[in-house]
Amino acid sequence: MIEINQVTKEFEGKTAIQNLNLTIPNGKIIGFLGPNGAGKSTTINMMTGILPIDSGSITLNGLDIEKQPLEAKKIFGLVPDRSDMFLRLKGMEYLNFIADIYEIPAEIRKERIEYFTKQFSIHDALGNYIQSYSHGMRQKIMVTGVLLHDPDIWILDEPLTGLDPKSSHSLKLMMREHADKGNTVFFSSHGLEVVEQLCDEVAIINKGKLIFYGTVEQLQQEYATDQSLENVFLELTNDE
Ligand SMILES: Nc1ncnc2c1ncn2[C@@H]1O[C@H](COP(=O)(O)OP(=O)(O)OP(=O)(O)O)[C@@H](O)[C@H]1O
Repeated sequence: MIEINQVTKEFEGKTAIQNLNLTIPNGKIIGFLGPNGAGKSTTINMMTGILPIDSGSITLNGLDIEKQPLEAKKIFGLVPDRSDMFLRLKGMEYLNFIADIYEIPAEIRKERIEYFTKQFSIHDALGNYIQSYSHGMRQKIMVTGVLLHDPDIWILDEPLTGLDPKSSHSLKLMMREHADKGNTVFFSSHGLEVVEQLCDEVAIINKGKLIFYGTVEQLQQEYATDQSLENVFLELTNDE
């Protein structure tokens, strides 16, 4: 479970996140939606300790990300929105590096690396430099690295962008399985169809404020419409 309590963030005097309160429960896939610049990445960066919080607090399974950063960082995996890191490492070197950080025993790491990289069809490329990978392959090796230590909480910033249909399908199945085991899966997306198809609940943010949290059905009921999520979203975030 992730609890965001009264969180505010400013950049150079401009409010990016305003009094955000959101509880992300266990056992569900939660989609995080909002137009460009709404504050999704800023929220995710504060949740994961990348950005300091100006006021308020965020806890992950009860651990405060600012007061207990080391303990909190052990229990989540973050797939960032950029996948161009560690380019000078070979795929296998990168995965071993991550496995070393999380002290994953040899047998388990071998099994997990094989499982994920075969699911994502990148097993044969592990001996090559990440620099030589396509965008989708980089995204897949990042996801593999993040899931390697089997974190309870998955936080994914636009995880499906650039994945081919088979890999996207595999990742969606993994997300569902992880949530069904009682864990937390939180992901940001611009893909409304994916959100509609995959998420149990959605949180919508606009200009740094939470404007909706609930199921897609509740959203449609609240706005008295049988319209697609796309139309409701456009209506909700229309600033005119
Ligand atoms: N490091 C920073 N310095 C100054 N302003 C920033 C910084 N990071 C984010 N912002 C501002 O905060 C607001 C929220 O940005 P954020 O990147 O969180 O949006 P987002 O919802 O993730 O957008 P997108 O969908 O385009 O990725 C924007 O107005 C952005 O310009």
